[in-house]
Amino acid sequence: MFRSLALACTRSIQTRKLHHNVITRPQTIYALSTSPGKAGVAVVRISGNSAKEAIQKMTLGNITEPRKAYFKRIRHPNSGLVLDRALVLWFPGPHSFTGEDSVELQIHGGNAVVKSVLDALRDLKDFRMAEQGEFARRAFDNDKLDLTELEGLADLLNAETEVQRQLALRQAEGGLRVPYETWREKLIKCMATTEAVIDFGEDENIEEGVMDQVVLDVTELRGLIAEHLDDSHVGEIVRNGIQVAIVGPPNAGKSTLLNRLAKREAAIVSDIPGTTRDVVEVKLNLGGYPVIVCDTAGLRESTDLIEMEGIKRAKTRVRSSDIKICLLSLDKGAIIDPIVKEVIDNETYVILNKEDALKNGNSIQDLISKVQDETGAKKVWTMSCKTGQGVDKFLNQMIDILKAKFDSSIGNPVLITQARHREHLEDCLKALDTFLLMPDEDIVLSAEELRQAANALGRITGRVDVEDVLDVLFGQFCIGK
Ligand SMILES: Nc1nc2c(ncn2[C@@H]2O[C@H](COP(=O)(O)OP(=O)(O)OP(=O)(O)O)[C@@H](O)[C@H]2O)c(=O)[nH]1
Ligand SMILES: [K+]
Ligand SMILES: [Mg+2]
Repeated sequence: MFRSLALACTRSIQTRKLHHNVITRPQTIYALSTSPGKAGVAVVRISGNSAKEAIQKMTLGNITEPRKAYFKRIRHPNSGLVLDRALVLWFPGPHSFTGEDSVELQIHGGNAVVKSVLDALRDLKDFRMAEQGEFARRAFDNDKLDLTELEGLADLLNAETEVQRQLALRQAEGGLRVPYETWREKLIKCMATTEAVIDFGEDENIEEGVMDQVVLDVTELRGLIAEHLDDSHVGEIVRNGIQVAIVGPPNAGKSTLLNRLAKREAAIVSDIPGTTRDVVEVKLNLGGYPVIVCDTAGLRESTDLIEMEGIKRAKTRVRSSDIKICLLSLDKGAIIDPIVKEVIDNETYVILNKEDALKNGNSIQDLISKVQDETGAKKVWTMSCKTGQGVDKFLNQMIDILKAKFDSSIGNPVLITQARHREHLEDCLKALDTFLLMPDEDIVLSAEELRQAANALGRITGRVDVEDVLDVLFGQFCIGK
């Protein structure tokens, strides 16, 4: 009775495996897993059926216990020439990263040593250098990791800040796989019950009210997924970097501020208004948060075609940014032109720059109050980008703002980190909603909606149709991972 369901599920998994076997031969692969270049230690990984045999040849049969570090002479498998002395670890499959028999060599990290060991491995029958991400790919094909865990692993290798590291590690450890698989299993059970009612509906073997239970389960699941989707995109924002846009009138000192934050001359600064045209981005690590600060063209009415394009880009960038900072100049009395006012709201933070050039007679406190009244800004800082005065205070308070904005959500153990996840979850939700609206007599169509919903979840974890995602993903790994 569950034939159609079972077939649908196994077919997609088989397609995946078949496709994979055609493109890569079942060989033993090896690679330098640490960065190339002189180092204290270099790690060479070997994975595949011949891994154990090869390492026995290269150590004269001395490796007997799995997962134990042996300090051995490494020899060329044919000539017997000693290449290095190394730590050798043997991981018999399936208890290895790839799920295959694997060996790890911790050799001396000299260029000639590494080359001699890699050359020796190349001389072995059925051995070849691994392709980019091939160890990870084998781990996926052997069901050691699902797609979300692989993505987590790729993110972990790319993580540049503490918060990104935490997020990636959680995902690599199954933070998303576990709930998504639990939800998918629940849906498959609901589907099985529905199929049973379709096949044996008239039969007295089917209890009364089983479909009521299915509706209850689906309703509960729908609630969980809707709640999960209602996350203000925090995981995606942190994974990709928090976009902070600096806007304001020309010559306010936006590019000067960007350069000060970047600690380099990232953008051109001049006393000519309208200097910046393109959006200039700088990546920062603010208290563990990945931040992408963008400097933009000064906003003013202009007839210069290139400047107009720059202003258009500035406005677009401000609209899509997560945090907006409006920079005004105190030497101009912190005037806010209509064109600037247009892009700011009460979520925008304000910096009053050029405190060093404040005209005598102007009270800073009065100017702050004026700006606060005009913009409704939550926070107004004063600083001098030229002397650096006030910049550290601003940065420290910015970290507090980031913490307040993201910390509680980051603590959520199940966080969507990619648009891909969101898309499939939305598809799943849509199918569940359609299911819940269907009249009882449309039970065959109802079963189909459940199948669509389960498949949508399966696409996130990689159980269904994911070849295209895999190709992109493995491109992010280096050789040796
Ligand atoms: N006195 C003083 N001058 C500053 C300060 N910050 C920037 N300037 C000067 O103001 C002028 C304009 O600075 P920019 O950083 O190019 O200004 P901008 O806002 O990027 O200008 P556009 O790109 O034209 O929109 C330059 O001559 C800077 O040296 C400051 O804190 N005090
Ligand atoms: K300028
Ligand atoms: Mg500029």
